[in-house]
Amino acid sequence: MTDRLTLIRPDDWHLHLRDGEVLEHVVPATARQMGRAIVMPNLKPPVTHLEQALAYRERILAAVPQGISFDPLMTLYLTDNTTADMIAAAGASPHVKAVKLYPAGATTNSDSGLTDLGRLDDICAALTEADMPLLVHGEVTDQHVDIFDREKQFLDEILTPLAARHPHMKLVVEHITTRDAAEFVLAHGDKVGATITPQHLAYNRNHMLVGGIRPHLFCLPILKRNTHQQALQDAVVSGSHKFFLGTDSAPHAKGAKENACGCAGCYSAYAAIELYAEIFEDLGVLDKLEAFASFNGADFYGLPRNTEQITLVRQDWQAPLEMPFGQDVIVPLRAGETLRWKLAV
Ligand SMILES: NC(=O)N[C@@H](CC(=O)O)C(=O)O
Ligand SMILES: [Zn+2]
Ligand SMILES: [Zn+2]
Repeated sequence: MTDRLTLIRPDDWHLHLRDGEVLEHVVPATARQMGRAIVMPNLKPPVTHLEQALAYRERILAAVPQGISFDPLMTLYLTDNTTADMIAAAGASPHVKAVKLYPAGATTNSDSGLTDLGRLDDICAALTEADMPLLVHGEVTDQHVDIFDREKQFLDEILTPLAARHPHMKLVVEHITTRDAAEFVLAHGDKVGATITPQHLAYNRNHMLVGGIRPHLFCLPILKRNTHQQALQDAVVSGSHKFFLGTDSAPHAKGAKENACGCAGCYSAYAAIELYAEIFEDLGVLDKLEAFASFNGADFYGLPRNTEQITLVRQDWQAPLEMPFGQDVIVPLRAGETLRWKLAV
């Protein structure tokens, strides 16, 4: 049995860091593990312009502990007012790497998202020109569509035709949750990839709902039935280079989660690589962790792979019950449970 695992430093290709005083708590958690992270733009107000993205990046860098090198890769939030010129300007910056599509109302802070998906073609043409990927929260928002069907319907109605019309655009289906999404990614060429979160690999909706409702497992897209979880596990077991690490670590204060109308999002950044290591080991594919965590995403984005290494050691430790989050506290994924791998410092 392996007791030490050395890998090239991983990257997180889907991360929420929020803003303001909480940065001092969430940025170090990621920076000590990851070389880079694709930072989501769903702040209030959203990050829609290059200048905002660069200013946000400076605030993040100010929270990186001394002696650690961490490169936040920024994204622009696509709104009804995004223009091809804004995308070209962002594409010319070394610090902005993608544009994020939130259908209006689909998830946390998505009110400013695109209402008219008909505008997407111009946007996609500009992205193709800039060789920047479109990152997608892939759920329809129609009130009459069941929450468990929203990802599949988005793939069928929006993404399949969009990918066909823009075959040269890079497209990342973020935080995939269904067999349909895994199949969609595999059915397309190398321009289409997907991020997979630890929670969607480790859990299905029974974990969230049987025996009591567990608000800290509530995220969007919502956990699906176990056959979908299995399909995501099969995707990583296959070793396909089209799937890569994206935690979707999305911190919300404890009170906002343990609430009559709780927020969506799981906080996993504090132990991201450890959580994935445990899952990959349980699936019998620890040898496939490094490509998933450290190679596939960089290759997809056309960025150099990291060269530093990190080491994980087999060591039981207890995940904290709560962690500081500005003036507040946050309950992390797996709070109070024993984790099996630990990042060596
Ligand atoms: N995943 C979530 O449940 N929440 C994310 C938003 C998102 O990634 O959809 C958040 O910002 O809180
Ligand atoms: Zn999302
Ligand atoms: Zn997210």
